[in-house]
This record gives sequence, C-alpha cells and structure tokens, in this order.
Amino acid sequence: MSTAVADQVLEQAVRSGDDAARLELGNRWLSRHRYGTPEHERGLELLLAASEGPLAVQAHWFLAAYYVQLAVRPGAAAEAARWMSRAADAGMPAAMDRLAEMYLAGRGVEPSPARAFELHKELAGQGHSRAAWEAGYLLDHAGVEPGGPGGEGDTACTFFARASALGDPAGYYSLGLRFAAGTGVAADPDFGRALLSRAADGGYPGAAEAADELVPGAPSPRATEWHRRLKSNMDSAPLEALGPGRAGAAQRRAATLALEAHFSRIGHPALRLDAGGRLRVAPGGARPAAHQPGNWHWLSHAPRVATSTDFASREECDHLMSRVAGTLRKAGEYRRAGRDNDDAEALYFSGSGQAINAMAATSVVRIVEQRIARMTDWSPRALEPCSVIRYLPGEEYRPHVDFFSPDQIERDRREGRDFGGQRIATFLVCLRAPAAGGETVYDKAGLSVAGRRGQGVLHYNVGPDGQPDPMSLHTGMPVRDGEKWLWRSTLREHYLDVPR
Ligand SMILES: O=C(O)CCC(=O)C(=O)O
Ligand SMILES: [Fe+2]
Repeated sequence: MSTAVADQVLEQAVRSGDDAARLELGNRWLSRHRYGTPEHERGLELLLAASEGPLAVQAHWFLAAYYVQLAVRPGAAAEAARWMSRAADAGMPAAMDRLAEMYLAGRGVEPSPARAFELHKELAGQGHSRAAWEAGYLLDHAGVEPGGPGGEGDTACTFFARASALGDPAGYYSLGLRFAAGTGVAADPDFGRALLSRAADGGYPGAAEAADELVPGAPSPRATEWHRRLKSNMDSAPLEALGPGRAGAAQRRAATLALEAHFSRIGHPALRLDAGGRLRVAPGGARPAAHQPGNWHWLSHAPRVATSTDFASREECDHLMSRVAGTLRKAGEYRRAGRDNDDAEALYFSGSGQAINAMAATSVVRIVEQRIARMTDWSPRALEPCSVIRYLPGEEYRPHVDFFSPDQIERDRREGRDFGGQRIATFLVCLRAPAAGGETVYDKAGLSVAGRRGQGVLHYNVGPDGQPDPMSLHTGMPVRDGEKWLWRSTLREHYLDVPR
C-alpha cells in the first residue's frame, strides 16, 4: 500500500473515531512536517484527541516523547514531564524509566535523585534489569538515602545482585568490581573474578580487562568453580517468565522474586533472601564513596587546555561504552543537514560515533554531566547532548577546530534550531585508551595529550576575549593498536532551551 493510500485509510478511520488511527496519523504528521506548520499542529491535535480515550496511556507516552525531543522550545520540558508523569502513573515501564531520568536531571521537574531512585527500584522489582543497575548506581553516586518503609538495607550491591539475577552482564560486572575491591561487601576476589568473567561472557565492555587487572594471574580453582556455577545458574533460570510483553506488573513481580531466589541458590554466603523474599547482599567491606575527580592540571594557556585524572570511574566508562556499542555509525551517517561542523566531522573524522539524547540518557550520563558542570562552573542547561566516539586502528580525526562560525550560529538561531550560541569549550573523557597512537594533539601549541581511562580533557575553543581561537586547532592522531573511545560534551555560550 502506498503512503498516500495508507494516509487516506487512516483519515477514514480517524473520522470514524478510531484512536489507534489518530495515534498513527498524528505521529506521521509530526515527523513529516516541520515545527510551526499547520500540518505539524494537526499532528499534535490528533495525539491530544486520543489522550482521553481508550489508548490514553499510549497517547500520553507519544506526547511525552514528542516534547522530550522538542527540548529547545520554551515550556517543552515541563510539557514532557507532565505527559511522562501521566504515562508513568499508569504504570508504563518506559515512561517510568524516562521520568526517573528527568527527576535526576531536573528537566521539567524539581530535581529529585530520590524520586529517580524510587522509580528505578519499582521497575527493578518488575524485572527490568537496567533499572536495577541504575538504582544501584544512584545509591553510590547521587547521595540518595535509602530509607522509608522497606528501604532499610538497600545498597548498591543489592541492586547489582538483582540485575545479575535477571541475567544482566552489567549487574555481574558491577557486583564483580565490588567483590574484587571489597567496597560495600566483604572482599572475595575469587567471586569477583568469576562475576567479571561472567560479564565478559555476556560481551560487557571492559569486563575482561577489569578481571585481569583487579584479580591478576590465572583464575584460581575457586574462581573457576564460581564461574561455572554462575553459568549453570543462568542456564537453569526461569527467565522466559519475563519475556517481552509477557505479563502485567503483578506477574512480572512474581517472576522477579523467583529469579532472585534462584540466583541466591548459587550458594555464596553474602547472598541471601530477606523476609519478603527479595535478594540482598550482606553489607561489609569499605564504605562506598561517590567518585571524586582529580583537580585540574593546566597544560597550556594558548590554547587553554587542562586535564583531570580519574574524572570518570572505570564503571562509568564501561557503562557508557555499553550504552552505545550497538548503535555506532560513521560520521557521514549522523550528519544533520545545514550543520557545517557536522560536514567537517564527516570530512575529518574516520571513526564512528553516536549521540546520547534525552530518550537514551541514563543516570551515568546525567551524573557525569553534573560533574562536568560542577568542575567547570557551567550550567548543565548549556551543555550540548553528549556523544561517544570510537576509533579503531587506522582511524583518526584530522586537524580541525570545534568552534562554530558566526554564520552557523546566526542561521541556527534564526531557524529556531539551536539557541546555544558559541561552543566555548570542549570536554572529552577518555573511556578507553588505545594501546598505541591516538593522542590528542594541539598542533599549534606543540602539545600532545595521551589518553588514560577516565581522564577528562578540557580545551577552550575561544580565547579569553570570547572570540574563536585559531590556536585551538587539534587532531585525534591515528590509533595504531587497540581502540580509543571518548565521551564528548561541548560547553555552550547560552542555555540551549531558552530561545533568543
Ligand atoms: O580524538 C581526539 O583526541 C579529539 C576528538 C575531537 O577533537 C572531537 O571530537 O572534536
Ligand atoms: Fe575536536
């Protein structure tokens, strides 16, 4: 059926009051027609018309997603939060997940890491493994005080164990790090090694390296035995009960309890079930502390370049790689029309990348952004959405500058596409350092910065007078061996969500 015919069929269905057709047609009009056109407005009206009918929750979700992605428009964040809350209150897992992210970032709502945690905790109880992992991460990094009814004893390790019970490599990985180091749980390097190896079996980035570095040498017989048990535990786990779209919240809770009980039978003394049948990890070891980045170390004043060692933790670096690993694309494929810097990227950068937008951002993305904002005394509202880029051997980013031309800034502002103004500075975080090559070179200053995992690099693209600085020319040297992964944020002149 051609699109035109299909549209006519949908129009007919809309006239007879069919809400599924309203949703389908509304989304089509919104994606096909530019913001501000009557056709675009009609798309929005169709979604609104469906928002009180039998498909209200889906309509709320589509409206929320629409406003999330319309971030640069005034009031969009508040509208996004309003619709997202309605879909979340109706129990839609995807909406609960995005609402948690909004509470953490404080977008459209008062920031509340505690609400973000509670939403992830609820989702974790329904068998959503990433939510279980995020709940654990938030406990260690967002200053959330677990408390309230049933909250006693919630620890990061407990949530990572629950993610592990659901078969999530991220859960094995983070639990493995903690058993290896003895943070939040009494150290058991053999079990830690086994968990990290299990995460590596599941393809989790950095897990094999962490196992080799944190518990060096050949695995002990005990580590090998734990690894075998972890594998056979998962082989016999009744995971199908959580298959996509299989059951409602109550059935998913029951299936989750069964999986947690199953995992506890692996027999490790630190894993136990509480009175409510939920999996917990006996607390012990060193008190977990929020990650502390190193102070700025200035390398150059023309251009201005500084580094911070351990800006991001190993766990954060590996999470960020895992988040984009399946979706990386060549620069030419993510280029947006009319953006000169995207054209330059396609021309000069031979690796791959992926932006992490508000529909994909996780707690780690927001916490790292908040850390960048704190360390640079910048507002998170003036940070461009981050992206992750990867260089394979032979790939490079030839000499270029990151600042926008005055033409580009004015065109973006006029077309209502981007109100952020100049890219004052660039913030890079080395997620994985290559074995050889891949230095960041500031060509005109004769400065070369070798990446180390977790290191943050800040360089200004403008001089102290605020004007584009030609001295900021820089190069990502060809990687000779291994892979190089970077996080990129740019610090913009203005808030991105306030029209000028
Ligand atoms: O890879 C590097 O070291 C530099 C990356 C860069 O310049 C950029 O992403 O704009
Ligand atoms: Fe650059």
